[in-house]
Amino acid sequence: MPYSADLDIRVTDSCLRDGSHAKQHQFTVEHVRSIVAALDEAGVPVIEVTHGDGLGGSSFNYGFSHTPEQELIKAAVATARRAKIAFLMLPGVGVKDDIREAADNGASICRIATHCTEADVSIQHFGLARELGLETVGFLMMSHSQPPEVLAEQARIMADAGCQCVYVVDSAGALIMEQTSDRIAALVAELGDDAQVGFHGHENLGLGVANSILAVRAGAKQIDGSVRRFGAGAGNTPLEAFAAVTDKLGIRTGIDTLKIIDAAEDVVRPIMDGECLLDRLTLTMGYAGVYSSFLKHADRQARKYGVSGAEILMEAGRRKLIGGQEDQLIEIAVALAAKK
Ligand SMILES: CC[C@H](O)CC(=O)C(=O)O
Ligand SMILES: [Mn+2]
Repeated sequence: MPYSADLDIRVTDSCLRDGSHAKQHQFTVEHVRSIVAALDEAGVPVIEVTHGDGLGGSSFNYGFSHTPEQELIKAAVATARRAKIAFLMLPGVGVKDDIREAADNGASICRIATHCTEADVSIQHFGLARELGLETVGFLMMSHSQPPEVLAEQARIMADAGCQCVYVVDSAGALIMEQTSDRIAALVAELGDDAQVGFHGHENLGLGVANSILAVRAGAKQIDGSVRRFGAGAGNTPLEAFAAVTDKLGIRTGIDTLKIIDAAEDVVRPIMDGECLLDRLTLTMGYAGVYSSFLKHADRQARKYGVSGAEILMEAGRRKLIGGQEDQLIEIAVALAAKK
């Protein structure tokens, strides 16, 4: 469902959700108001706002939020003049009542994320979201870890459950060029007119913009990014760069490139604790295929046990850890410390 018939693709900015990982979930109502106002003014059609790990993510395991996410969603809805407000939920981290509350608070797009082989856990949540009149998006997380045909089967499960756009989610920033377009093409072929296909990139190998363009060329109609790359790991596809590149390629997004460049520098950067960098740890995540949201957890354990963060991540990649297994990073760090 692109924003309007004049546009080729619809863009969602995730900095107030994926950036929550980088901000260690410390967003305030003021941060939300200023970022939403700036993105809305720049013509970003969808803005995602939630704890980094989705509804219900504020917890000992994932990190407690500064401000309850439903308050942040309310502030976003009250601020946006044109943009729709989306939220993310992972079945089991959040529950159905969280979806109801977000809908009552005015959010209009429900994005449900599962590991890319576990789409069946989302069925009842898509059903509820559609009953509530929400637009629906499905996230197949860690999509680098499965071949196109497996992802297509999982996408079919989501679409049959009521999902209107299934995303290939490169949670580890590990997909390289044709690995992205092959996956998108497989979903497009499987879903046909039943649902759109989207792409959510991370910058851990520096390929967010390139992969997103290849995704569009393979038929993706929805693309995620985050202004100033404000997201987990090395961050998401930088939306201001994506806007500039799409402009030059004649792909219509409805975003005003100069305004979003200003928003990145003047509004979003001052709210970030630091830039989302392509450095030793984040590059290792892309190289080893590790979930971007593990960055802060791995770094914390490396410091605590005096071991190498990169070695923790390489072992996490070998074990093929998925979201929810953050506690294994502690075990890996303890084992590395014992070896020293
Ligand atoms: C914990 C949810 C996760 O951050 C979703 C996402 O953005 C991804 O998998 O990349
Ligand atoms: Mn992400």
